[in-house]
Amino acid sequence: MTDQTTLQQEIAAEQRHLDRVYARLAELRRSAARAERDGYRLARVGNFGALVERDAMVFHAARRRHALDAEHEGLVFGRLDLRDSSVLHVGRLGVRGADAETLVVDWRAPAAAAFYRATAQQPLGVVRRRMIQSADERVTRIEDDLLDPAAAPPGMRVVGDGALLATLAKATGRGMRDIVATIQREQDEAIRSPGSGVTVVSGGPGTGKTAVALHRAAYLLYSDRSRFAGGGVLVVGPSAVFVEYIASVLPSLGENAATLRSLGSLFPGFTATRTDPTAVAAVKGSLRMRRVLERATRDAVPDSPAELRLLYRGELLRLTRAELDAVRTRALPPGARRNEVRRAGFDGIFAALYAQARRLRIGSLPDQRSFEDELAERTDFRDFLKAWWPRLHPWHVLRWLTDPQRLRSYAGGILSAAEIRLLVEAYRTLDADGPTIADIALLDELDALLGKPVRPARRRRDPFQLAGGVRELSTHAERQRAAREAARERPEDYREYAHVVVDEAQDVSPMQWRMLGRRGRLASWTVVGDPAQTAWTGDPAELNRARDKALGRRRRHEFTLSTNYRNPAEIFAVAAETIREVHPELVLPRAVRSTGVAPVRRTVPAADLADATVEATTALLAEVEGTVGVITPVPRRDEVAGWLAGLTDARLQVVTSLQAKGMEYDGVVLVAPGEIRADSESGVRTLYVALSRATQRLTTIDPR
Ligand SMILES: Nc1ncnc2c1ncn2[C@@H]1O[C@H](COP(=O)(O)OP(=O)(O)OP(=O)(O)O)[C@@H](O)[C@H]1O
Repeated sequence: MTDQTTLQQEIAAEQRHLDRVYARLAELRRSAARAERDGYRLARVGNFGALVERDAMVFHAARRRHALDAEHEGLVFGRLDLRDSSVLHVGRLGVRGADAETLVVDWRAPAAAAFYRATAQQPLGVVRRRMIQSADERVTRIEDDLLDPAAAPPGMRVVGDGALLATLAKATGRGMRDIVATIQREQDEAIRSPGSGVTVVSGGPGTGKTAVALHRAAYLLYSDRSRFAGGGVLVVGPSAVFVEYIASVLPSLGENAATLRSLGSLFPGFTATRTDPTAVAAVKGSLRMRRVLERATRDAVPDSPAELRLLYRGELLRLTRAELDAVRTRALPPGARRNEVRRAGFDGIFAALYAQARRLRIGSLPDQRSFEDELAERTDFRDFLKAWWPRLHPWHVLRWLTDPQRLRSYAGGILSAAEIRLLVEAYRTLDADGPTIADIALLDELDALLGKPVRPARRRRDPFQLAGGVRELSTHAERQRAAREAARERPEDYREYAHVVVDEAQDVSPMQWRMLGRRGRLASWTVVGDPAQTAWTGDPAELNRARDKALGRRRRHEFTLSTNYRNPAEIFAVAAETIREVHPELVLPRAVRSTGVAPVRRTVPAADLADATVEATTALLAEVEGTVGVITPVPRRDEVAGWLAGLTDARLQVVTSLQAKGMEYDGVVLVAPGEIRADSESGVRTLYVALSRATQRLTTIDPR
């Protein structure tokens, strides 16, 4: 226990520094505002060069001001006292004084690395590391680690007792929080790994993989802004619920140049949130689906004209279904994309009709070119062509799979009879329910197979663009919006990302890896996941193949995280016991925190499940300060949400065991864990995920 006077004196010393920083910040804000004004004045000179310069000045000033505003709260959170007696303050943003002296070092800068990496075994020149907490420009708390006692100057004071654990015990807000102030050494190494190649981060539940991935995105954007902000950073998570959970972290890290997407929203125009049963997802995710879809893209369009009949100069020209099919097949050699070779199909029709007209010895038959021109003028003929070989959208072709006969003919010899039955059943409801998350990768594959219909590129008009390519930035609000929308300005199916971050990578299917690979051909990658949490029950070798293909031959940098920061030891013990049943050899992370409260396990008569769930949820809402997640087997989600409809607490969320991936709640009520376990071969792993979501309390309720 630190004596109060010492503590107050140390806090006062930090407050003096903080006051200096905020005073300087106010000055910088004023000068940014001045730069903007001067920029506008420059424009009055009127020539093009001045406009460009004005644009750059205004834009940079606006960005700087935006950053100063966004990072205001908790700006300084660390201090290093080094062996050479120098002192560094570490914060969310770099700040220099009027004489260019460093007041705050940006957390992403190389000089700040020691703040995260120094340990008593390897102090890296750090004598004392101090964490500083503040609120509204007031220092509220400090915590020290004395890393190199032998080098401590006389009179150096050390206060506090562990900021990390204090942070971990705090209630979870609705979204994930940034961890800049408490990043741990092994995490920091992954965050600062080189921006090239593939960084693979693995580790058990709660080890901070998601936190690392997001901080890495912010780090890369800082360390090589022109490369990563220019090309863009894509962050992909498993579900919409998850993406919503992490969405606020990057802005809190001062980054809005990243695009966040779920696997269900990567294909333009669709946002899928439905999941398939595990066995169906395994079929839809298999690489064999590519061959099934390829067959579909070569088939006749449903309800297209069975034959072509044309009256030409008094004679009937006729192409039968078999002849039409032959023309289509010839025009679609292996590898050809249907939307791109439409012209070849039309040429085939012209050629077949002209040959027939010649055979019929039609009087005054013109040359083939004039014959084609004549036909092309006729509405009935044009209508036929459009119906016979329309431009196909991937969604059209996916819908063909709802016809069991077609599906069987495409999948025959590729999928097993049992797999085909599963798909027939699954696609029965496609029209009514829309695509599932797994279907989105199939749409993307179909898009690649069909090729782009030749259509004029439609770029959204940039509202800030003036003639001559100069960006017009007018009001402050518009400038802020422009900065936020910079990421979103990319076309919807943009594919040239400089970096792709894949979270919960263990659940990305082979077909989904193909979808990601198409967006990261030019990218370096960060891939984070935990194989023990996967719900994938398909062929593991196929999965590895698809993943390796997407990531290419880029150099791999591998990191393993070993501490569970989320779960108290009491809760993680239950999760660990479950996963050990199937993977006894697994090295599990160590949970660092303890609450002294054991999880509650209840078994109730099936008829009482609803009441017991309401009761347990109500109790947890009263017990914890933050969020409560009710996790259900997939088929029970709506039923359980119905039971809880009376509890109108914004802290409550009802999710399926699959939506729970990556999520975190202070209290968790797990409904029918036995059903989750029995769901499929991967049931135990999914249950392991569900059991490791809580930061404070866990109640499981099994119906008898
Ligand atoms: N260094 C840290 N300081 C403070 N909190 C941390 C730290 N590292 C991780 N956490 C917290 O631990 C929790 C778990 O982190 P995160 O969700 O990133 O883990 P994960 O490895 O992705 O977990 P899972 O695989 O179970 O989804 C989060 O609340 C995160 O903020």
